[in-house]
Amino acid sequence: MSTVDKMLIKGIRSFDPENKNVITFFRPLTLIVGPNGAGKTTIIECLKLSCTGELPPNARSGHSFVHDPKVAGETETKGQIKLRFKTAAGKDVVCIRSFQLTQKASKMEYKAIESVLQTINPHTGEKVCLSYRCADMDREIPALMGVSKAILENVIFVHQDEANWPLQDPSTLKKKFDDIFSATRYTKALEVIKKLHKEQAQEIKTYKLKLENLQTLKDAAYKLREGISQDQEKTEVLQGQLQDLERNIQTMDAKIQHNEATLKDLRKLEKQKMSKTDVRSTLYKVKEEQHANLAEENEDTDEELKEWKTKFDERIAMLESKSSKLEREKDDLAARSSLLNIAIKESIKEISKLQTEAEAHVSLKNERDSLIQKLFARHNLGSLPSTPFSNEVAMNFSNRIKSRFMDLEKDLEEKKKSNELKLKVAWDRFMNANDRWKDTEAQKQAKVEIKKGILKRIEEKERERDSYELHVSNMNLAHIDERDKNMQNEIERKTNQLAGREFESNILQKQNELFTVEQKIKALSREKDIMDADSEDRVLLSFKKSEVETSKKKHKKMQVKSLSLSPPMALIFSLDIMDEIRDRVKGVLKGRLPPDKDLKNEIGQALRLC
Ligand SMILES: Nc1ncnc2c1ncn2[C@@H]1O[C@H](COP(=O)(O)OP(=O)(O)OP(=O)(O)O)[C@@H](O)[C@H]1O
Repeated sequence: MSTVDKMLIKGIRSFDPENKNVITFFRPLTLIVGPNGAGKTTIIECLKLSCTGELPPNARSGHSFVHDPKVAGETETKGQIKLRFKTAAGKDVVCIRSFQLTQKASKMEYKAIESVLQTINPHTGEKVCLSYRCADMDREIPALMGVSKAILENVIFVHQDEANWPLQDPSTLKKKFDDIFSATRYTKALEVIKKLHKEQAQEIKTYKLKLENLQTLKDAAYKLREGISQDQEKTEVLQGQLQDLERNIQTMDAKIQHNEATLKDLRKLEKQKMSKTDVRSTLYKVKEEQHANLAEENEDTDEELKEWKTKFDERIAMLESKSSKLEREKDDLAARSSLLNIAIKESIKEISKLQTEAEAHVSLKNERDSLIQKLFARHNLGSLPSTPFSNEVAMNFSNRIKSRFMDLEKDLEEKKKSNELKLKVAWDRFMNANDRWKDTEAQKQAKVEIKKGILKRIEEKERERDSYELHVSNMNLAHIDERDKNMQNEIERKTNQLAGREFESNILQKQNELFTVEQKIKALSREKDIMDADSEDRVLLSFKKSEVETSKKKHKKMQVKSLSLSPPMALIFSLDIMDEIRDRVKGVLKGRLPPDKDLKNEIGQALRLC
């Protein structure tokens, strides 16, 4: 379990920015008691801010959270909260958050200036920084404490102004519970899934509509194709019929021509017959006349008459044979004429039949042309010449329509395939989403179960707490009363002590003390000046010493050279001189020989005294 050990508050709300206010928390319980405005709420606010980074609800974006610069009589106040806690793993962690409130010309400026999260190395005691970023800290501290941010905010360090959230409207309550039980992301996921589900259902709907549309198009295309093939069949049949009719017309024309020729012959023969009949009647008349004339006396001889009669009989016989021949011809012609009349009637019938068929053919052709026009217009196949179309042109257009329908059919097939694929993908996605949704639903159910368990446990714990509180209140009432009495006695004693104290004399005494301290400071600063001068002199002396040393060395060399003595002898000589000088110095300093570094000073002081 994570525990809060210590908290330092400086410059927050009524807490002074100059003093460090440290609160040590006790285990298992720390009670914070104080009069109104003492800062109890501020302590809870500081705990919450340290752990979650959340400002309290009435902080006006931090302006009223940091100690007011006007109250402090400054233009800028700095606030700091330092919290030391043990993580769930028992590790010591320190969280420091600093703020600044500056009074600008017309407004206040709030700034979170510094924040740091440190752990303490248990072996070396060194502080190790974990994070400097507020956002990371806000995330890391609840994790280190092993408690969610929502529980810290809404349950553990809940602000008194927000403590009534369990009584708020159901939606806020749900949101809070969702936050507390970390169900928000599941709710969000569920919302996203629902949205996705809706979108996919919409997509499927549109695809279905498209599919239906394509199906109707396909049906129309099939119908059109059937219509075209039927039309083509009809056209072919009609063309066959047309050819037959044309052939019939040709034969009929030939027959008519033949009949006309026969009719002409017949008329000719009729005319001939008429003229022959005329001839016959004139001959008959002549015969009659001649017969009548027979009454007249014929002066011809009997032989002549007989001859004439035989001639006449011969002629009559010839004419009769001619007449019978003509009669036969006439009968033949009448028979032929009746046959021809029948043939003409049949031909006329055939012609009228062919004419109706030709009319039907023309109307079919018109129908075909209008169908071609419609199809061209519907499928944008280009411009058309004016109707009626010739057979070749119609054939050409039919082929174009056919190829267009082939293309359409191909497109349809492709679209069908792609739609089937899309439908399959959409269906897969839908199934996946459905599976995911089911999983999430199962997870949600599990979470709900967990939540129920936790709520049950909270209720149990609350009941336990209530019973403990009752127990504690029963147990400690007498003890607390006694402590209360003692505290009151102590307060009285302290008040009496305060009343007994002489503040004026105390202030005077303190002023005197202050004066002496100032005097001491002055003396010390003088001493410091002297010491500074001394140190300068010491530096000079060391220079001089080194100079003396070099001069000594030079001197020794010169002495050695000038006296032409061996070097060991010259050294003995110079040591003797040094001893002599030392003796003289001892004499001047009354038998004392100070250390080398103070030598010059001492000599200078002695000379000044002399
Ligand atoms: N920005 C600020 N600067 C200086 N003092 C402030 C500021 N904001 C609030 N205060 C003072 O801090 C104190 C608020 O303390 P707090 O609300 O923590 O007290 P409390 O002990 O919880 O009181 P109560 O028992 O009434 O809830 C008040 O006296 C208020 O005047």
